[in-house]
Amino acid sequence: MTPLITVKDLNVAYHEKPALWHVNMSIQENSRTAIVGPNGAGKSTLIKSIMKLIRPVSGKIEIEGRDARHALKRVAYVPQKGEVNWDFPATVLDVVLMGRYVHKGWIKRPNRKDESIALSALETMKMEGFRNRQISELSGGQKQRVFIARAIAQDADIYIMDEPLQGIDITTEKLIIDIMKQLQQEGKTFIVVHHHLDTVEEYFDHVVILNKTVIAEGTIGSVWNKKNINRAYYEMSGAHD
Ligand SMILES: Nc1ncnc2c1ncn2[C@@H]1O[C@H](COP(=O)(O)OP(=O)(O)OP(=O)(O)O)[C@@H](O)[C@H]1O
Repeated sequence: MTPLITVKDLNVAYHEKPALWHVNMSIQENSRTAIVGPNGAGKSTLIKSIMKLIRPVSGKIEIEGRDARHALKRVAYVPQKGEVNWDFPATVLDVVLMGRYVHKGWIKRPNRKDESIALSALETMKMEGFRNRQISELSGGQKQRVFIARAIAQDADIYIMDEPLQGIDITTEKLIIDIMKQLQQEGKTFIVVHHHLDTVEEYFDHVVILNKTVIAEGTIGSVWNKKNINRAYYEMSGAHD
């Protein structure tokens, strides 16, 4: 099967300190792929590189065989909660409508159709009752739901999410997983940075185990085992110092 996303010999450094080296991996279309690895393993760096938010030292990232830059409209990105400035004045609906701008450009105002798509995304995330609330007034889990609603409103094919389950309650966690499985059935692909090793098997069908470089990648059945987990989390500890 031809992969949807291919990462070829990616090397990334911050201030000349390597963060990722010789990363070669692929993401299968229509998969739910977890990116796992210890703190500092480069998981966020990897997905930011796919999103072209970071310029690598070398390497290539392709979506369907072409430079990823050409396909970024098809990708919805949900950043880590801590990386978002939540103090900006915007209602919940305004934030979800931002997902529509990739289809319109920044100049055109959203129309009724965009609004109805945004409201339906809020309904999916069970947040329609908060549409007129200021985003800054929401709890962490509610903000996360709104950001996922924004991604749904974008109607992307590929969802890249950085620790979406971090610091949220079990109800929101189950909701996000249910939506992910539902959207997968509609043909979408998910790439999710995930920290809880005990739920990898239940939530995902593919995994990339990372510690500065790829330790293992593939289906859960083929690579999610003690040997690979130990290599990434214990044998390679200190690799990121
Ligand atoms: N903007 C930056 N400037 C300098 N160094 C950075 C920057 N962002 C990340 N790093 C370093 O790069 C390495 C990889 O960081 P990254 O955030 O990608 O790891 P991660 O696997 O997502 O970690 P965590 O699980 O803790 O979120 C770390 O050593 C980190 O300190």
